[in-house]
Amino acid sequence: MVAISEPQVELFFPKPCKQNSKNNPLFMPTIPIIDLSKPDLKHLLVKACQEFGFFKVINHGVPIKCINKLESEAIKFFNSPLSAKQKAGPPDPFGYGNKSIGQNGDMGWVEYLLLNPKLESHYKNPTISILEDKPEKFKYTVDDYVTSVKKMTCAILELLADELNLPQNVFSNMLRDEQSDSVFRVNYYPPCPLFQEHEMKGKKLIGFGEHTDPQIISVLRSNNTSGLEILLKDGNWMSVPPDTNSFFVNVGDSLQVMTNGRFKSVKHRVVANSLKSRLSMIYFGGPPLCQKIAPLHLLMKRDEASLYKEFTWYEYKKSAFNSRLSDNRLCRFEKNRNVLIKVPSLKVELETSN
Ligand SMILES: C=C1C[C@]23C[C@@]1(O)CC[C@H]2[C@@]12CC[C@H](O)[C@@](C)(C(=O)O1)[C@H]2[C@@H]3C(=O)O
Ligand SMILES: O=C(O)CCC(=O)C(=O)O
Ligand SMILES: [Fe+2]
Repeated sequence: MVAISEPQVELFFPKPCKQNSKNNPLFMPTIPIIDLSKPDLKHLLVKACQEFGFFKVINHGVPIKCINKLESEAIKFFNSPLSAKQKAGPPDPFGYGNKSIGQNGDMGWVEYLLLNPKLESHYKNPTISILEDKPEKFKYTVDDYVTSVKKMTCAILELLADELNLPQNVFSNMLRDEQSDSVFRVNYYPPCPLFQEHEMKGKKLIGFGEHTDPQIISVLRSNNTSGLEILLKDGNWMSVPPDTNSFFVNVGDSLQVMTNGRFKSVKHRVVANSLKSRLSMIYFGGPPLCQKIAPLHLLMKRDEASLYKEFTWYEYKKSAFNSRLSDNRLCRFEKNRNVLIKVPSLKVELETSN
């Protein structure tokens, strides 16, 4: 008899839905859809970043051939023997990872590849050598995909900047910079043999725990398996229906800061919710390490207070990579944060010094 071992990842009971949302379809928000082939989309883009920090992109211009090619190469990798995959791990920070996410004890029902999207860097990546027959092929497949997705991402950032009356390249230049600290990630969520058993008990299995992305912007494409959820303003989690023909974009912490909180870095997570595997490919557009991140003066209204201290991306990244997945990473960089100290029968409000 073969014993299937219990996955050592977090199981959680879903919280009951709050009113006004899942229980009433009239109040159910829909994910904004941005059609990149249409004129006059800038206003919708800004609205999506303000209200959701998340949107779906259609008519994106990324060739389907290049998406499918990378997806099939990635599947080939994740279907190879564990011992072979482990040759490309553990991630330091790039490479193959299995269940363990980051360096601080987070776990998920996920395998992944973290890659440095800088073109020449793949030569040094051990992942390449385990895609034995034609290692060069994998490198070019990743390069083609990242080049094309980055182009679309920069176009989106330029439309956003335009609508905010900022210099058009203010955000996109940070990604185009040779020193841009972007990351490319492929996540593979294997089917969970114990899924149905847990579901019957009302439990869900965490694929990738709730978090915000620290960079400027993240662009995700997945296969046809659901699992991605975003946290809505009303505190309810909303499942994002997969769409293989679209990309899903979310605002990162750095863009929230540069827009002084106008754009929201959305909390999201992945739940293992199917007997099918999920494969997602995510480009995280990050600035150079030395880039100063602070609310942009050009955006601030007269008398508008800056909500965040200035920091470099290096400082933020260092702090983020020392945090747990679900931590609020931005609060250390907020200005005038009010700290509530609760003393029995007395509430004292203190203001932190900056
Ligand atoms: C637990 C962690 C994993 C993470 C680094 C961190 O300490 C906190 C942020 C995490 C995250 C989320 C978005 C991306 O997937 C990621 C690569 C990133 O830049 O920040 C991961 C980090 C990771 O997996 O190493
Ligand atoms: O795999 C997914 O669908 C999302 C994962 C994610 O949010 C991340 O890797 O930061
Ligand atoms: Fe994420």
